[in-house]
Amino acid sequence: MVKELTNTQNLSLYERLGGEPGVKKIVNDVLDKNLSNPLIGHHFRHVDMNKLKQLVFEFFSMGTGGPHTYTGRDMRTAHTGLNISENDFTEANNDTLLALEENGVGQAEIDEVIAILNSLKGEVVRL
Ligand code: HEM
Repeated sequence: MVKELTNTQNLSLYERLGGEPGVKKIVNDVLDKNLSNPLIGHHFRHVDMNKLKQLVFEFFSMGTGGPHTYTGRDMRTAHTGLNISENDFTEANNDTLLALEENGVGQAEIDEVIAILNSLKGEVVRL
């Protein structure tokens, strides 16, 4: 059967977010916002942001159907001892929401990304 070029139903979330350039741009924007966010920026002050951007990109590529392998630590290990509160988590999600909107991502994809983030909350908050 011939596939319609305009049919986006079978595309992975990774592809619908714009593939490598799209996801990279979104991840970089989110982390820039996190760093300059007065409520949560302190968490990132001593972090190598270029390395973190690369790891978060790999993580998201792997989790959304992209071709990359995540080379970082598991979520629980990476966030243990960072003292991330529920409010910090909400604030980070707000930065993500804003970055997605600014990059023209559609509502369906926004909902999927936020659902993925929320599913990981227990491995990030109050550890
Ligand atoms: C579901 C939401 C989140 C995801 C998917 C996520 C993802 C990641 C990933 C992939 C890493 C790299 C792990 C590594 O260094 O091996 C990381 C590290 C880090 N995350 Fe998150 N993160 C989330 C939420 C948060 C929140 C809410 C904060 C703070 C407000 C935060 C702060 C950090 C910091 C500071 C590091 C660097 C730790 C270090 O270098 O030792 N993360 N995160």
